[in-house]
Amino acid sequence: MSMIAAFYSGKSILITGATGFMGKVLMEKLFRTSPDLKVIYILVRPKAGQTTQQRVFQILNSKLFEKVKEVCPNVHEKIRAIYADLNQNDFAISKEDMQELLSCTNIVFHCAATVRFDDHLRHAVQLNVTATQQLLLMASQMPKLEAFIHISTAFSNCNLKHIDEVIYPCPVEPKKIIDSMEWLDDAIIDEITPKLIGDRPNTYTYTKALGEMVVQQESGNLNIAIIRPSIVGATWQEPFPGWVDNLNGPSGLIIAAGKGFLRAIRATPMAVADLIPVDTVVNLTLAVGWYTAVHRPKSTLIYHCTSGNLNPCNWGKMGFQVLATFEKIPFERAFRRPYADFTTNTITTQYWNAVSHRAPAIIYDFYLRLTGRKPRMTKVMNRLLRTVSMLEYFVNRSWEWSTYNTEMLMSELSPEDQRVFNFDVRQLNWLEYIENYVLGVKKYLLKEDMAGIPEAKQHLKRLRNIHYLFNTALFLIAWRLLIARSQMARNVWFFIVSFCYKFLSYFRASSTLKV
Ligand SMILES: CCCCCCCCCCCCCCCCCCCC(=O)SCCNC(=O)CCNC(=O)[C@H](O)C(C)(C)COP(=O)(O)OP(=O)(O)OC[C@H]1O[C@@H](n2cnc3c(N)ncnc32)[C@H](O)[C@@H]1OP(=O)(O)O
Ligand SMILES: NC(=O)C1=CN([C@@H]2O[C@H](COP(=O)(O)OP(=O)(O)OC[C@H]3O[C@@H](n4cnc5c(N)ncnc54)[C@H](OP(=O)(O)O)[C@@H]3O)[C@@H](O)[C@H]2O)C=CC1
Repeated sequence: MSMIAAFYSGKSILITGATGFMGKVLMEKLFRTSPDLKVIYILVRPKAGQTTQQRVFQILNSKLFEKVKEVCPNVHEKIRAIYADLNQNDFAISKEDMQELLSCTNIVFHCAATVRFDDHLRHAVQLNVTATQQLLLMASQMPKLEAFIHISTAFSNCNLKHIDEVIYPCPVEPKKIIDSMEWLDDAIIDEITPKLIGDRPNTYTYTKALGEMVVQQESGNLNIAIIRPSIVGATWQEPFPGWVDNLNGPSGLIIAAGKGFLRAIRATPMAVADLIPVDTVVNLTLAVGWYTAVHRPKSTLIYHCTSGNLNPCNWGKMGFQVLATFEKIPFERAFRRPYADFTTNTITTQYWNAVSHRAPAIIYDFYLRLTGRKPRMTKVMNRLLRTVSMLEYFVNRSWEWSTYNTEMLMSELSPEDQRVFNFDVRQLNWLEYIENYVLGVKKYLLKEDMAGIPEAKQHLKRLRNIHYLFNTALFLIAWRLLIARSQMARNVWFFIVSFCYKFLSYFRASSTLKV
């Protein structure tokens, strides 16, 4: 019997960010392994024309939850969606709902965040810092609370090379930042943002670091733990391999590469690609929830959920395997044939951006215009290159995260829990994982049918022929122009032609003699 699964039975659990990538996998695993849990409260806002109830209905009826329905047929009754907006005071939760949350909650998993790298500092602070502070305030009024688990990121201290499982202070106190966001206008915030984030690359990593400081400062008597995952990718094993539902991290770039839009990137092939499957993060999170509640460690423990120090993979190997998978399972209607060039040189990157990205987009837009359609590829390409430039920081550096707490926790688990809540990344086979990841992107993100693979392969063959034709035409035009202008080029050309002619004559004569 799994002790962790038994621990969650009968519990009332509050999850923020349950509609997000990690939140959904967390809920799924909880329902599947502890179908006897009492209730999961989720804080949800209406979005994209859907009410909170419609959003929950959609999640529960998705492929991800198919297995849950077998073990927990009354899952609809065990999930309680509470209208909430983490950007509002008291999260805009009604008095009755708030009362129920405060009096019943046993465990809190705080996953909600803005993960956008380019978010305005005011918004990023609101969600990643102020909302965390408010949630802690709520938690301090929960008499039955056993553990509060805060999800941060391994990159909250990406300005350091070696990162321990400790909280590193930021120069300006989070409370001062929160206060100043209330009265400073946008223009001034824009001006001071680079100074505040310092040597971090974006507002996301900075505000997640501030969020950790808030957790430390406001922890009071609460039983708190912080989890720091690195780059969260598709599921490794559970509920099935390769599940992913958003474009964050590598997923968007896998699409861009598979569809032939992205063919080169400024990345260091030997840099560690610290990916971690989302189900691994969720297993660790649930184990931490159990450990924090049952063992009540004296201080706030931080757990690094990373792969680099236990089972490293590098970007070169990852890119190679992604490309190898495209050969077997190509994406449909690619713009160009998939290709990946990793370069560390800025000038080479600019060259590839011009030749491999912008020029084909301009040519395609020209073709669209000629055929009476609206040009769009240049715009798509510009957006993609902007996205890539924001991710570049993470693919050109390696970090070392110590994992003592995570390894300690692993040794505390029973063999059954180590199996059911497996977060041992040493068992991960990268080549298999990446292949499943690419397949998952095709199935769950692009919603492409496997039956379309032969046609996709045919399409790539056509693209290859167009590529050869285009290159030959380009060469001939360039050569023709050169010959017209240079005597030297003409001499070289006549020399090559006469050499080929002589070679062919010799070859024909010798084969005639043999006959
Ligand atoms: C050369 C061949 C390569 C072979 C492939 C090998 C794989 C290499 C993978 C390398 C990946 C490196 C990833 C590092 C990530 C580090 C993560 C740090 C960990 C964390 O804690 S944070 C969680 C992760 N967060 C993110 O990833 C958020 C990143 N996204 C953003 O911040 C914003 O979306 C962005 C990039 C600023 C764009 O903003 P904006 O221009 O306003 O646009 P939208 O968000 O509305 O989206 C516009 C358009 O772009 C598409 N999109 C969005 N995100 C991505 C993405 N990551 N990759 C590709 N495309 C993306 C989105 O769908 C929209 O498309 P439309 O068609 O609708 O216009
Ligand atoms: N993905 C990754 O690579 C990594 C993620 N992390 C951390 O993991 C956690 C989860 O990330 P992930 O699942 O990927 O992120 P997602 O962007 O997929 O999910 C974010 C969640 O936060 C919710 N949320 C955002 N704003 C509000 C708001 N104003 N009110 C209510 N809810 C809101 C979203 O709700 P809605 O659906 O309504 O938008 C969504 O449920 C975050 O704390 C992140 O920092 C850490 C390392 C890497």
